[in-house]
Amino acid sequence: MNITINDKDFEPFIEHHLIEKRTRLIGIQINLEYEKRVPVFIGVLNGSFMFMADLMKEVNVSCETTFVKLASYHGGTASSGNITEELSIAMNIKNRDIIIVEDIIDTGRTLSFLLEKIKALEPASIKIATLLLKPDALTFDVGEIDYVGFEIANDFVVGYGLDYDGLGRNLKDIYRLYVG
Ligand SMILES: O=P(O)(O)OC[C@H]1O[C@H](OP(=O)(O)OP(=O)(O)O)[C@H](O)[C@@H]1O
Ligand SMILES: Nc1nc2[nH]cnc2c(=O)[nH]1
Repeated sequence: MNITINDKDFEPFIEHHLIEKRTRLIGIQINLEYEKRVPVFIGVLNGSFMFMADLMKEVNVSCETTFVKLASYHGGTASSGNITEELSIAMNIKNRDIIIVEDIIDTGRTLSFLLEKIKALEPASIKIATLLLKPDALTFDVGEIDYVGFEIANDFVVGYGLDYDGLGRNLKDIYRLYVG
């Protein structure tokens, strides 16, 4: 069933059970690859909070978690172009194995900004986990994206952490903009 958020309609796109299934598989992959390490998961607020929470429940290697808050999209469905760091990484990550957790990689602007910041802190390694990836929208160089939930077309999506005008983050499923 379609939903309305403020002035826009959205149609069902990715159901929660499919998100769960993909998240479980990414967790299994991480468990295998980090068996003998203690990675630090860095969730990118706000959007990643749901994926981060569900992914962490699938990870059974010893690990730490922290968050960073960046913002590039304000009040709408288009990028403002500017990135601000509203909350910086509150731990020493030198020589640590980092896994960045994103809800979505669209143009890659946010991630390329964050990668520069994190590299400067001299971690041992950096990998990237994102629930959604828009390959056709990617214009910034972000290197390899190691764990991808779903590759999607260049449509605006909401739900499961992702917002439209601050709303819709609490939706269990993911919806996409309905164009009629
Ligand atoms: O690849 P990009 O084009 O940079 O887009 C992806 C970013 O946009 C969203 O964050 P946003 O800045 O909207 O903040 P939010 O997580 O608080 O919603 C999303 O959570 C990613 O971090
Ligand atoms: N909510 C939302 N935020 C985004 N940030 C970058 N792309 C998107 C998108 O499709 N939806």
